[in-house]
Amino acid sequence: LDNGLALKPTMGWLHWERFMCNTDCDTDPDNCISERLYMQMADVMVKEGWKEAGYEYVCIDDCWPSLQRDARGRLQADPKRFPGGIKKLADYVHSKGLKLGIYADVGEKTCAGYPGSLGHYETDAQTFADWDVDLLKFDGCNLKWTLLGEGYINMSKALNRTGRSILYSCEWPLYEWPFQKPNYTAIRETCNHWRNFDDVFDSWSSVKSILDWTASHQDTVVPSAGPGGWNDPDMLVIGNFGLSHDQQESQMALWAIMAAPLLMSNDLRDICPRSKQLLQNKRIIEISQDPLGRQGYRTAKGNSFEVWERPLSKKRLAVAVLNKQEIGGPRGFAISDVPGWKYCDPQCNVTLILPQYKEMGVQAKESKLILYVNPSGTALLTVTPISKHRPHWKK
Ligand SMILES: OC[C@@H]1[C@H](O)[C@H](O)[C@@H](O)CN1C(=S)Nc1ccc(F)cc1
Repeated sequence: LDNGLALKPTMGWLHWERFMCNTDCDTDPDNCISERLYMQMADVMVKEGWKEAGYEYVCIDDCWPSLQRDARGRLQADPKRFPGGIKKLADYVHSKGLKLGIYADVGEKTCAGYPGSLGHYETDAQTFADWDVDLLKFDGCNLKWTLLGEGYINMSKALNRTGRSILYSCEWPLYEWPFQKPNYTAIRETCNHWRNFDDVFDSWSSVKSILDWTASHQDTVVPSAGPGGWNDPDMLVIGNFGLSHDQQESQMALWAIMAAPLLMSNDLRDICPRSKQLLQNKRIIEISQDPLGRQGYRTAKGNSFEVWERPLSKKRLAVAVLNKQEIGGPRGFAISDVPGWKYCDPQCNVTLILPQYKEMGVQAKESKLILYVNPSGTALLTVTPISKHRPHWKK
């Protein structure tokens, strides 16, 4: 969507996978969907280096509204859980130098049964703009699939007409795929990023299913990605309970290769240091935010290895080698078997980023360098061809 936003994949925090629809603030005040949760996350994001690392949007998902619209037909936050209201919460988040995201649905009701926006697109867009909201996640539940395109496009226009810059995160293709192949040109024109596939869960099998779907549809979805519009493989679940550290490294590496929005869903108030270090790894974030804005894709699969590659600015290449075997120990993968290694002619500079940072120096085309990858882990590296021609600026 050409609204000047999401020129790089969006970075931030989104409540759903970790906090879901927990509205019981009486018995679970620290984890229920309430203004306190986002204020505390905003505080931590500033205090613990998340904002500095690039994580900017604090996002509310489903279950925030009251079950009734107000007398003027506007959505309103649940008064018990959001006593200050959304505008005040936005002001607080802005006072921390962060941005606030909110959630609505194209149909009659949201997926969790709260008021949907069907018949209220203009009103809801204007309400969010009046509250100084900076991002809208627009879900696709409870609407006849034939009305999805019209709904997503009408909300896009309504947001634009408010005159406020509001990043527009869609789920249009996700809800259309079961019926027909989506039109990615229309989707890119309408949204700043779009969910294509099932919700992520806190498990390696869920992350694998998202990677498998993306690889098997890469010819369709990869070309549509670029500054202003990205494929959204759903939230980062790093820092929760279901992924081993190797699997957390795999999700971080592959989301960077896929130029995916980096929207964490975890408890930043209580996260293990290794996960925090991984999520704030500057070299991985640099790959994710690369200005060339090209999405990477799977270039090889075999012997229970997968190779994913992403072209980067300044003729560099990011490479991820994923070990799909879930038995045995670390396995070696010859760097010369990376399809993109053919550009290392006559040589390349190689920087290993995961599982640890190590400058591998200049490697010749015939390099015998072996990358060791743990089961369900990933080796992530950047490769910079050193061409034989003298750079034009040197005598
Ligand atoms: O209710 C909101 C929740 C999150 O926003 C997800 O990111 C959205 O993809 C939708 N969503 C959920 S749980 N959707 C959903 C997932 C499974 C299902 F059987 C019915 C609805």
